[in-house]
Amino acid sequence: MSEEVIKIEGGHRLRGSVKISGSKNATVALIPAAILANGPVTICGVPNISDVESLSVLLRDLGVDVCIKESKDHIVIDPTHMENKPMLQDAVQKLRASYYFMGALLGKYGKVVMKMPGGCYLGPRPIDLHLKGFEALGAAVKYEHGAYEITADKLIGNKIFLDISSVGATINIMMAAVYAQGRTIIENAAKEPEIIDVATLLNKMGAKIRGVGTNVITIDGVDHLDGCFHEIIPDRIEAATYIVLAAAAADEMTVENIIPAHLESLLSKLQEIGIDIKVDVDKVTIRRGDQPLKCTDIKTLPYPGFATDIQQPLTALLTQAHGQSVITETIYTERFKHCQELNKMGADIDVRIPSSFINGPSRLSGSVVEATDLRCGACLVIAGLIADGVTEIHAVYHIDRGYENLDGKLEALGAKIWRETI
Ligand SMILES: CC(=O)N[C@H]1[C@@H](OP(=O)(O)OP(=O)(O)OC[C@H]2O[C@@H](n3ccc(=O)[nH]c3=O)[C@H](O)[C@@H]2O)O[C@H](CO)[C@@H](O)[C@@H]1O
Ligand SMILES: C=C(OP(=O)(O)O)C(=O)O
Repeated sequence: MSEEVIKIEGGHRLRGSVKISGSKNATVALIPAAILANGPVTICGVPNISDVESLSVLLRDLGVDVCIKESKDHIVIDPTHMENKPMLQDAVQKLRASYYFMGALLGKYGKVVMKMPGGCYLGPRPIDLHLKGFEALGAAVKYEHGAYEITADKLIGNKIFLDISSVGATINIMMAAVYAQGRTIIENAAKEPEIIDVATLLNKMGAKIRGVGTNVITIDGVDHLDGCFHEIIPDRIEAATYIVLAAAAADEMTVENIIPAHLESLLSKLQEIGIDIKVDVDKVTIRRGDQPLKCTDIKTLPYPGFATDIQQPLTALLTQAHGQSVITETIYTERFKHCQELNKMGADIDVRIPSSFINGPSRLSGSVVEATDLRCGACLVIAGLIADGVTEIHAVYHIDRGYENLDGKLEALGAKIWRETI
């Protein structure tokens, strides 16, 4: 069977500026949230990524009118004529965020039937906290024939303490609770910026959500939500990827359309290892300088700590630092598949779960590698840009789930990158 691969000829220094797209992790929650409205919702800044295509397939199957405007970054979602029915299995399993239809459909209709979502395999990714939250609101959860059936005659607000401050559970419970009777309080809620973006959309629609961005979120149920217009926040993980890539492969590069406050844990780490960073209101300029990079230690944590989604791209850069860097992964303890791929390219990384020990600097050579998941793909792209020779990356569909126009953006910066069907 033929497969599309990405090829990168390493060693071309990058320069210029790159514009960051709308946030994938916000978009994939905003789109399901839109079905809670009783009229059209226009979302602007939508990235052209395959996760959005998969969500559009799911929406259209439910009878939702989805119009992607010519500019591609505006989507109008009109749920006026939607019907509630079991979700299309194939599309559900193409991405993680299909689980947001659980909260949205339960909130709107009191019933949802769907399989376990897909998304990157980073070790087990249970959804028990989502389900416990729905149950606390009065829903019954059944798991039969490989699918969840979640039903409620009436959802009633309750106090819900999350054992882990899960992004997905926080958003899902918020969506289920907007129409619940009375007050829902989510304690130990996650604080990621994408959660604030979803609550902003819901509040524009008429919801009454307070406390987002803190660990206690209060939702007072309402009877009706209207359509509205919303612009998505910039993607802090895409931004981080280009910032790390600039530190690895550019003499000077500007990353535009970002919210620097969302990137503080990364920017301070990069400064610590010797990267020069100039921060402006909505952009950063990265200069590598002549000094060798210093090694460092990192522990991934919920926001505002160091994001797990950034540790994989950063590993590529740390193969160039002098000494041993240690990355300890506390969110997904098995999120280290990128290390074996980097080792194929000449890196010296030892994985002892939950940490990777990166011994540098290593000279990387172009190799045939596999993007085992989305951010592994980003890591391998960075490695390919600094490696000698040509790197061939397989399973690029993972990368296309989350990076808009990766090839075009890199080409404009001076990279030699192309796709081939082999
Ligand atoms: C679409 C999306 O936004 N994906 C992001 C989201 O994933 P996602 O929302 O799936 O991640 P969570 O924040 O829920 O996961 C955090 C931790 O909680 C655990 N957990 C979660 C839910 C649950 O019911 N039970 C449970 O044990 C998970 O296994 C993990 O160890 O946040 C992750 C952590 O920042 C990011 O890596 C993903 O990019
Ligand atoms: C893990 C990620 O995505 P998802 O949760 O959609 O699999 C990610 O964006 O790095």
